[in-house]
Amino acid sequence: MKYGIVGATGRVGTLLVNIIKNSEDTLGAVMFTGEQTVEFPSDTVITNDAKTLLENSDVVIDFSAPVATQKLLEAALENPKPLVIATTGLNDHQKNLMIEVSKKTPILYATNMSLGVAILNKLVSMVSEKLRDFDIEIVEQHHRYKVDAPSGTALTLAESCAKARGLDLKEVMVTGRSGHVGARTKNEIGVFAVRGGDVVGRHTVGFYNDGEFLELNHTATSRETFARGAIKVSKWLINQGPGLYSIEDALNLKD
Ligand SMILES: NC(=O)C1=CN([C@@H]2O[C@H](COP(=O)(O)OP(=O)(O)OC[C@H]3O[C@@H](n4cnc5c(N)ncnc54)[C@H](OP(=O)(O)O)[C@@H]3O)[C@@H](O)[C@H]2O)C=CC1
Ligand SMILES: O=C(O)C1=N[C@H](C(=O)O)C[C@H](O)C1
Repeated sequence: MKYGIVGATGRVGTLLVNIIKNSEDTLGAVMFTGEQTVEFPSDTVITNDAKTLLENSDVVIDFSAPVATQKLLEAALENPKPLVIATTGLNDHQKNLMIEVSKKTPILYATNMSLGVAILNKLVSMVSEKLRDFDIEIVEQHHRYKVDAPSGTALTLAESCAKARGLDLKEVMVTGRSGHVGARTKNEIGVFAVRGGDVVGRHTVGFYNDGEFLELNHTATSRETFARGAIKVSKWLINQGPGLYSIEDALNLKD
């Protein structure tokens, strides 16, 4: 299979390139805008143009930035190819574009490519529904270089918690508290970001009540987890028809 990688010089992209270089698959094309800091096989097409990337790939994996994801999606409207999108911090326009493109080609969008977080997401949904009276607070921790907050994973986890209680996340999410904010309201879902050092990714979803609390935590200790997860789901995705898929679909975790 011929891979296209958007963000091939990034923290995760570099790992993807190395995994593909050491596999039976081929690196068809890579896309980034800045300096080339990674060595690519001599026959890999190096470009900052999404159309060229798509033309030289059987499947594209995207770990980049929202603006690059948007360029990829715009080009995919005319040149549809299976897309695995891992970039976080997408706005509503970019998410809608993804839905549009998924009518022409299979797209898998996951804010976290690890199996552990896919399971955590199912667990928090179940706990949120069963422990309805418990206050939910989510804390995510990431390295000092992360540019979006809260993390895509934290937002996905918060969405699952809200959905399980029939709540609209936009109405109940609280991302900061400072000053005389008053007592916590019943339906609030707190989502807080910590940034520092080289933390790969840590998410804790806490359910707090009088007399007891339950905290569910996932810690990623290596970015290879995300890179290998993306390769795994891409092999599943290329055999699917057009549609927008989740990591639960690819890992067969749906009830
Ligand atoms: N879903 C998941 O499991 C995971 C998702 N992520 C997400 O993936 C994304 C990338 O993370 P990370 O690797 O740490 O980030 P980096 O900043 O290390 O890498 C970003 C990459 O994207 C490229 N890029 C940035 N802007 C553009 C552009 N306009 N056009 C083309 N390429 C561009 C950069 O190259 P250049 O600057 O040269 O253009 C670089 O290669 C983030 O959104 C992060 O949250 C990260 C880990 C796991
Ligand atoms: O930027 C990162 O590093 C990560 N981003 C993803 C997110 O925003 O949830 C996934 C992972 O936690 C690492």
